[in-house]
Amino acid sequence: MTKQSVVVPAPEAATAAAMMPPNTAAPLLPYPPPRAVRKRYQQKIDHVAGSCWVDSMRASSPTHAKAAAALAAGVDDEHAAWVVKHPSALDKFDQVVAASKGKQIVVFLDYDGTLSPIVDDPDAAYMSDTMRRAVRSVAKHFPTAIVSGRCRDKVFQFVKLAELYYAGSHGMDIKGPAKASRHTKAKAKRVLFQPASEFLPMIQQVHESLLEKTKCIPGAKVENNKFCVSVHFRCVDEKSWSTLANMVKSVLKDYPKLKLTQGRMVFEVRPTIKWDKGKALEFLLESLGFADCSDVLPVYIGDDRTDEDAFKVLRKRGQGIGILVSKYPKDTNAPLLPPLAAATLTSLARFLLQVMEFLLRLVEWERLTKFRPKW
Ligand SMILES: O=P(O)(O)OC[C@H]1O[C@H](O[C@H]2O[C@H](CO)[C@@H](O)[C@H](O)[C@H]2O)[C@H](O)[C@@H](O)[C@@H]1O
Repeated sequence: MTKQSVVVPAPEAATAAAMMPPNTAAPLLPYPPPRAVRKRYQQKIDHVAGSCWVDSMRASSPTHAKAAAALAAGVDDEHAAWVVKHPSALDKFDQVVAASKGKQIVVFLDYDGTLSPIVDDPDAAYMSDTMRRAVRSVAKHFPTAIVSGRCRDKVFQFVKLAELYYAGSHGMDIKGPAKASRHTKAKAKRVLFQPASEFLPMIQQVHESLLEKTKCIPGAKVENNKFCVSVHFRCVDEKSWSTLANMVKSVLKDYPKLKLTQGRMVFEVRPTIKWDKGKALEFLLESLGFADCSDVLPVYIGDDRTDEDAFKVLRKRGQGIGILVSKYPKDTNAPLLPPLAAATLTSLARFLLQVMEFLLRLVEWERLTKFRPKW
């Protein structure tokens, strides 16, 4: 299973291994080592740690090695087995609606890679008008929330729908709908929850340090997400990845209360508090009055490692449907009916269409059942 907490491999482990001669349990050098040796140690540590990070950075690139090979080879055995284990939510739509019988569906949507295409420039990840219409229709029928790593204001600028709940900064900045809808209780408008507010000055400092430190790396982009910071390496030459990783780590050395995780070709600097998209999901369900209810069916659609935290919560509650948007086989905690995968490897654009189709089918089904004569 993918574990959010171990997104980035601990470089220390690899470093320690690299410092050991083969088949020996003890280091060869005296401790503490002489200065010159210490310097060489450090270079080696940086090199090994860097290469560890580079492996992890590579793994976050969908166009990289294995994925590219799989694409070239077409549907391989591994992919076929994965599709059997994780059938398409569209193919299983009847089961989705059967599971919702007598329950209130609540829809949770990740933004990047789920509602918008993955593009090089994070500021240009626009969602299409058709997707916006689909989300608007969904929100007319079901309470709906966007749960994103981005800062709340920015994701709102992209989505532009005032009737939704928004949980930005990986769930650390939650706000109820600005515009009332049929599902909005009066108190929803007052919902504002920021469990990491004390970290704001620290995040601001780190953002500035990261901007300064990484400005010499062409293509690196530092994004201020209010309660967290993203350092993008999608447009950085692979040769500079380990340098960039070491720069980020060196800035974070002075901030033990911040942690580093990794998303899709991006480092995420976040407060160490126990709060993530899963906690945000629980908080939102509670705000909607579904704290310990059995008559609710949360449906969460997401594509990233951070969405696994929400999938885990659904799994733990034994309630809800997690839909992983992914064109490559990967481990997931998405419960019940993962993922929106087709039987063939397709482009991301096709996955966005599938997300849209799924949302529209939910709306259509709700309309039909509402007006269906009860005989
Ligand atoms: O939780 P999400 O809504 O999926 O946000 C996660 C990160 O998404 C954005 O970065 C990703 O999308 C970019 C635009 O397509 C892409 O260039 C980048 O490589 C992806 O990692 C966003 O910019 C980050 O701040 C979010 O943390």
